[in-house]
Amino acid sequence: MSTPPVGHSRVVLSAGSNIGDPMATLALVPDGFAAAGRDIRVVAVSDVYATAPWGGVAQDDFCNITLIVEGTRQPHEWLRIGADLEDQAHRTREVRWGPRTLDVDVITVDTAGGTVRSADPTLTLPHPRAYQRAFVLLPWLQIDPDAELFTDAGPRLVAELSAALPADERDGVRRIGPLSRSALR
Ligand SMILES: Nc1ncnc2c1ncn2[C@@H]1O[C@H](COP(=O)(O)OP(=O)(O)OP(=O)(O)O)[C@@H](O)[C@H]1O
Ligand SMILES: Nc1nc2c(c(=O)[nH]1)N=C(CO)CN2
Repeated sequence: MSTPPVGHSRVVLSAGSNIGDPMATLALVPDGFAAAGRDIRVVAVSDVYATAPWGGVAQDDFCNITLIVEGTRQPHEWLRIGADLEDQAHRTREVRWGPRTLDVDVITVDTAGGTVRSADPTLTLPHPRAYQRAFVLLPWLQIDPDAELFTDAGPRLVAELSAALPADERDGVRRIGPLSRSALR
């Protein structure tokens, strides 16, 4: 993908839900980002994937999407928009990696100056566990087959990262179909 103009950033987001009505809740995410400012454009939204729970907590399967959004925002502003959507979905924080009405993670942010890297625990970039998560990588590949993720070992193709995951993790990510509305404008 091309580099965004100065002042703009392109963000890859992952959203997941496994409580309530996950399909309806996930539909709030591209709409919520698109509505958060006139500078914001939802560039691509993956299909919805049914995904086996990652992280070792026994719970229902999740539904996940990955989306790409652009706008004139700082990284912490992307996190804030996602957190506001989690609040709207009445998200509570109980068990780590446990069930969620909605979880919005900031996977990576690109600016004209390159990929943002941050060790701040409030917003660690790129997301430190994204490379391990088929539920992030496979939907991302659907909307950007050439995607790269900056890892501790440097930039890596998402296609290669997903191929390196155990087959059962990839097999646990099954494409269901599109969200029931279009956020692309
Ligand atoms: N890249 C990031 N995306 C989203 N949240 C982040 C990120 N980096 C740090 N955080 C922080 O992590 C905190 C906990 O987030 P959350 O409850 O969604 O974690 P989790 O989904 O249980 O686990 P994980 O971080 O492994 O996805 C948030 O309050 C946020 O400040
Ligand atoms: N498949 C899948 N597993 C998860 C997810 C998620 O979105 N999808 N979110 C979690 C919350 O931290 C924990 N585990």
